[in-house]
Amino acid sequence: MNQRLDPVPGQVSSGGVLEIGGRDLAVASLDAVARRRVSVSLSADEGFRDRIRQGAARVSEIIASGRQVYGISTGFGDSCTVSIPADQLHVLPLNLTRYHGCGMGEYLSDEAVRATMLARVNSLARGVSGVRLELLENLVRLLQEDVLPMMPAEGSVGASGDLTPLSYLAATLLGEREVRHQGRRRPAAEVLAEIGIEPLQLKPKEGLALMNGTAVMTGIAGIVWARARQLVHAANRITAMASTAMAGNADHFHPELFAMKPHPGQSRSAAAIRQVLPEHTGVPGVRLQDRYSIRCAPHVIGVLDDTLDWTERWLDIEFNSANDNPLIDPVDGSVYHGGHFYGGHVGQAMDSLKTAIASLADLQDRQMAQLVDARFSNGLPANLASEDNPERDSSHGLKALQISVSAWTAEALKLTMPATAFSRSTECHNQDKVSMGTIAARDALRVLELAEQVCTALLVTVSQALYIREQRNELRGLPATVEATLEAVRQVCPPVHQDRALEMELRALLDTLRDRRIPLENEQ
Ligand SMILES: N[C@@H](Cc1ccc(O)cc1)C(=O)O
Repeated sequence: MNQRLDPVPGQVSSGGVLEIGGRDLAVASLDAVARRRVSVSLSADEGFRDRIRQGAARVSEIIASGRQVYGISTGFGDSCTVSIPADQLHVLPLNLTRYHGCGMGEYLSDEAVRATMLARVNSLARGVSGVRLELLENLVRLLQEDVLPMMPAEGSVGASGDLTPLSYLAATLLGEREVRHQGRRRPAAEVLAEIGIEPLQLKPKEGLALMNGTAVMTGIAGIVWARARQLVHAANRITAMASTAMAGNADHFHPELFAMKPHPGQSRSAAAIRQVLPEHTGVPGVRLQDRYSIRCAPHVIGVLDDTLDWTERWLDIEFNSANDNPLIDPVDGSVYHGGHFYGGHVGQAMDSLKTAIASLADLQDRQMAQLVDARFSNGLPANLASEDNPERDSSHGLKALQISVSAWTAEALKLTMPATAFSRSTECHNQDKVSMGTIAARDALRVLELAEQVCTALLVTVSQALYIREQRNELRGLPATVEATLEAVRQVCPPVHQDRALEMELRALLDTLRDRRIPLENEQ
């Protein structure tokens, strides 16, 4: 495992195991677990385990005392006024999981489900949700064995927790509904039996604890966050390569200039671009000031970079929080009734991040528009069609790729409508204000996927533009870091001499980008 590429600072053992329980985990670990770059274990620390045991014991005490506690001895949501008779307490959590089994739409991806599972275990491991240690152990086993609930993506308002999708996680622990395991969709009961996990019978509070939180949106948010970080590096490198190919003005990225308007991410972007611009390429520049998509690139990329900074802090808190209700102090038994299932911070973070990611795609779309248009590219051929091609007049180079980029960009921009603005009153007006954070997170993931496609196309485009300069012997002084980027891109998608169908190469390059196998970061 490459620590630099999967930054989970100090949290992963040398064997690549992330320990859950007793301490905060980094947001980046959601993506690392989602991609199976690390495996997970539950802390063996006795202090941690005792705290969990004590929490579960508090729930038993509450029941024995006959005290009214929401969701333990009452109905759910607006039905909190209904007192549940003692002989029905044990069916209450089971019913909760079952009546929420009404999700629809596509199923969440394996990656999103793994991240969701990690987010839920980590929250329950705070020790204030009153679940048994066995429940945590079984959840961790499911992650270890990669037994993934078939979890429909739609049906959460993101404020009574991700109740409906998380009911599918609960159902798996019970041996109900279906899972994906080793690429096959199968009954949960069958897979549990195969790997030797005894189905749980939920105790009071455990159904609510599993479902009444923000794990789905937080898991997806962690994936979006980590992959968007990679897009920042790619955008900086692509901007430098585009500027080099069009003989842009390096002064636009001068450190003194950025000291005069020091948004941190913007300055980082300018520095990353300038660091890899050649002293002079041999092509004379023609404009004192480049067009905005080059000159203002740090001002666009920097917004994403800075948004990633504050959203990391918010997601960190959410991921390591007890997002559940009610919460039970395992030490003194106090019960706190509140609304920590509310995903407002994740929703706002995702709505903001998706806007910044789509804006980055738009920047790259404009950069491509310059590179393929002979009127704007300082001497590059139309469509970047290769010049050492005898059938040159009949070839159209990257023309269609640009059209695709325009389509992907439009689709990404279209999805930037803020989901959090669509709160509606539901559940008999008990949930009369909700976050829609899960929709925001799903939108953000889709925007990210489209932006990754745009970014992949731009890598091909700048590689082609620089190739044409190389062929003309117009390129000197490319730094080794840029050469390394070019080499990685060209291994998967070599320069285009004659028109060819690029789809498979683009798909392979997209995977390479997502797997962080393209060197994009400057030497520190
Ligand atoms: N999130 C609600 C609980 C709830 C659970 C299930 C429901 O169907 C509705 C509401 C609360 O804690 O108040």
